[in-house]
Amino acid sequence: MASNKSLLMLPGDGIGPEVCQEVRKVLDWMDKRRAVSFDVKEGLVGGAAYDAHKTAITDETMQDAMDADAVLFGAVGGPQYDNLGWDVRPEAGLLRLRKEMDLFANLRPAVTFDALLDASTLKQEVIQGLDIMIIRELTAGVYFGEPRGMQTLPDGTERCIDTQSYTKAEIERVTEVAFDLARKRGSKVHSVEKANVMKTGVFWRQTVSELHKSGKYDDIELHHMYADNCGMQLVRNPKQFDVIVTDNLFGDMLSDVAAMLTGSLGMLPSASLGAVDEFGRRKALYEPVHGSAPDIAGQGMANPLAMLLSFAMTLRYSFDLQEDADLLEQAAQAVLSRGIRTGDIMAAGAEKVSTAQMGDAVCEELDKRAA
Ligand SMILES: NC(=O)c1ccc[n+]([C@@H]2O[C@H](COP(=O)([O-])OP(=O)(O)OC[C@H]3O[C@@H](n4cnc5c(N)ncnc54)[C@H](O)[C@@H]3O)[C@@H](O)[C@H]2O)c1
Ligand SMILES: CC(C)[C@H](C(=O)O)[C@@H](O)C(=O)O
Ligand SMILES: [Mg+2]
Repeated sequence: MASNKSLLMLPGDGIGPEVCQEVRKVLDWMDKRRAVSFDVKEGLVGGAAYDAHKTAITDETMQDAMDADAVLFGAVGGPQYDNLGWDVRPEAGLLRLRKEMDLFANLRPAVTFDALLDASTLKQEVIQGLDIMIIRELTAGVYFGEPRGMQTLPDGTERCIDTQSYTKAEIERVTEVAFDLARKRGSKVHSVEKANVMKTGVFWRQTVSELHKSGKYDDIELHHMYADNCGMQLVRNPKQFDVIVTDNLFGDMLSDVAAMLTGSLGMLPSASLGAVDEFGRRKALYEPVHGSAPDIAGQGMANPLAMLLSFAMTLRYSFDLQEDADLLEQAAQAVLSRGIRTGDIMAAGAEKVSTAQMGDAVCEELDKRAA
């Protein structure tokens, strides 16, 4: 059936293709049971693209990503690619997608499901009912700042530079996303930087404060916090947070910390969003927070829930299919409540399943809900 909803699926490397396979099952289910169909195109990215084309993403695939309503991304990378040239290593494909699609707002929700309270390394009372949203700036900062790279000083000393760089507009636009999103949640934002040691931190804090005082966000409670303290507070008392907005590098690290509040990195989805255009559309890429997990790849051990929950975010943010997104999230929760677990979230008395069995169990729960 023809559809005006286009998806580009980029499974990538390692466990990327394994977890994307489980999304295909949900796509089939939606087509059959909900009469919602997508035009799905597939492409290569990361090491898979390098093996075929000697580049981490081809210009054609890049164009497909620009044209799609949403991109579903698995994961990239692996030890066999670690010594490749900088511009062709797998991670370069992901960074190119983020930069050229201008996906500046990366939403990384960390929600602790009751069924997984025993999977976290933290005490139950610390994490029960946790629902926080980390918004990571994704297209600037030290990931993209110039100059960067090796230099040789006049006395022959070698040094290497990365540059942290932010314009005011780059800080403002991601902060606006954070304030707007907070308004639909708990109306509280923690802005995180290191204004005590970094000039960009001072600028970040000042810009966020100015925007907050502009009169548009009087209903939002704003707090400033240093990034090192934030890492500690996330483990000490994560429920003090509602929305955290932070730069590219701090957001990368803090979201991996937040993953363990939910039980596993295999549980954390994400949405990377661009600006809303004149037609109300925005470019978007959805991916689990985890990587290609070379240590478990090819063994059917990966937890596909981060990928499936990323697909739920796709339904919610790119296609306004709120009911379907709810169904998928509820199905994932129900499977966990039945004690079905992949190895990363295994607990005593639970049933250990493979990646494919977890995907099947989610589809079974979807069936029950749609009946
Ligand atoms: N978005 C991405 O594509 C992305 C993100 C992070 C890392 N990477 C790349 O992935 C490769 C491996 O990096 P890493 O080991 O630091 O991080 P990783 O996220 O791949 O793995 C970290 C640990 O978490 C486990 N894990 C991750 N996802 C899981 C899942 N779904 N189910 C069960 N266990 C899971 C892994 O087995 C591993 O022990 C590197 O090449 C890195 O650059 C890619
Ligand atoms: C693979 C890598 C480029 C990426 C990042 O550092 O942004 C990853 O760690 C992530 O969290 O998405
Ligand atoms: Mg990361």
